[in-house]
Amino acid sequence: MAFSNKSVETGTISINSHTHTCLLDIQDLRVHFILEDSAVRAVDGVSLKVHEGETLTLIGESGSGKSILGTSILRLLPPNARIDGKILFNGLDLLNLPEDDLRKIRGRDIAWVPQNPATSLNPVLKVGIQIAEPMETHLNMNRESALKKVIKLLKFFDIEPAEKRVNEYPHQYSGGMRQRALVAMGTSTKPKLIIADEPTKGVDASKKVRVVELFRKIKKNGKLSMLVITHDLPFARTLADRIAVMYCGQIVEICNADTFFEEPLHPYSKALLDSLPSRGLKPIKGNSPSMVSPPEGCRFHPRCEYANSRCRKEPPLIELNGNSVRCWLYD
Ligand SMILES: Nc1ncnc2c1ncn2[C@@H]1O[C@H](COP(=O)(O)OP(=O)(O)OP(=O)(O)O)[C@@H](O)[C@H]1O
Ligand code: NI
Repeated sequence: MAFSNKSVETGTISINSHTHTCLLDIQDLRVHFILEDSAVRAVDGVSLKVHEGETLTLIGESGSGKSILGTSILRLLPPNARIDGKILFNGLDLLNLPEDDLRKIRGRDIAWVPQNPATSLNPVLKVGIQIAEPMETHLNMNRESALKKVIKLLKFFDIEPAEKRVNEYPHQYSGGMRQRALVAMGTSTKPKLIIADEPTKGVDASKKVRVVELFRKIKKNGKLSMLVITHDLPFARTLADRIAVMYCGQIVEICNADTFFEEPLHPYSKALLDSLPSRGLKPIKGNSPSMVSPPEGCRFHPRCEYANSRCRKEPPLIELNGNSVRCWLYD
């Protein structure tokens, strides 16, 4: 395997030959959970940009900090979380915004599609009314016109017969329908950014195609940006413009999706791809690292077959810009 320097690009990026500006700019984000005599460093120095019209997919094994990174953007974190760094959305400093202003952004400009559709809908309210609510709150629509729009959305998301489904309760929906209803709710106000956590989780293989189609459909429908958290690498591949790989609270590689699946750079990315059934189902050696006292140097070094003495001592704090990798082997 040859390791070479990758070119570095900055500022704007190019998608479909248009240049897009940065919509979400996360700078040196840290989310630590303070326990009695220790701290869980769930997110530990993440910098990440999402550009207008771009879909960025966040991948990495369980517990690496993906969901915590996602929830920190809208400040939906558990109360024992301590958060540091900067999150700029369209230039607005989200972490310092008064709660009232943030509430306006939640649901209107940034939609959060949570991981668990079973617990995210209110069981005693009709689904139609729940989908209508953000439009009434954020777009000043009255109930009647919001519900008309809901029926259109249900049709778009293939929740049929829409005229009947609009008056049903969550338990009358299948799991897949509930998932799509949440996405419908998230997209109803035409947000600029959607953050979705594991949208294919618990969806069986035969229905997964529909979730994939759904997201591709939303993506085609405007200059919406998406940050999609997933374990599902084939899903990431069909959807993403760029891939960010998270390991032990940090981003270790950011790369254009096509390039990533052809030629992953970080040894962890390679291991992750080699663990796919289509590539031999080779499990990643060793155990997930502790987030209370992560390994010194490169956090992946105890599991890395290429690690040298520098990797064991010095953390590779190489700045990630464009296609790049945080690994001493490329220094
Ligand atoms: N309230 C909390 N208090 C302490 N630690 C927490 C809390 N919530 C999450 N963590 C820890 O933060 C780390 C990151 O969790 P996170 O849910 O972001 O992982 P993830 O990458 O989304 O994993 P998965 O793919 O399984 O969803 C984990 O080690 C988790 O145990
Ligand atoms: Ni998660």
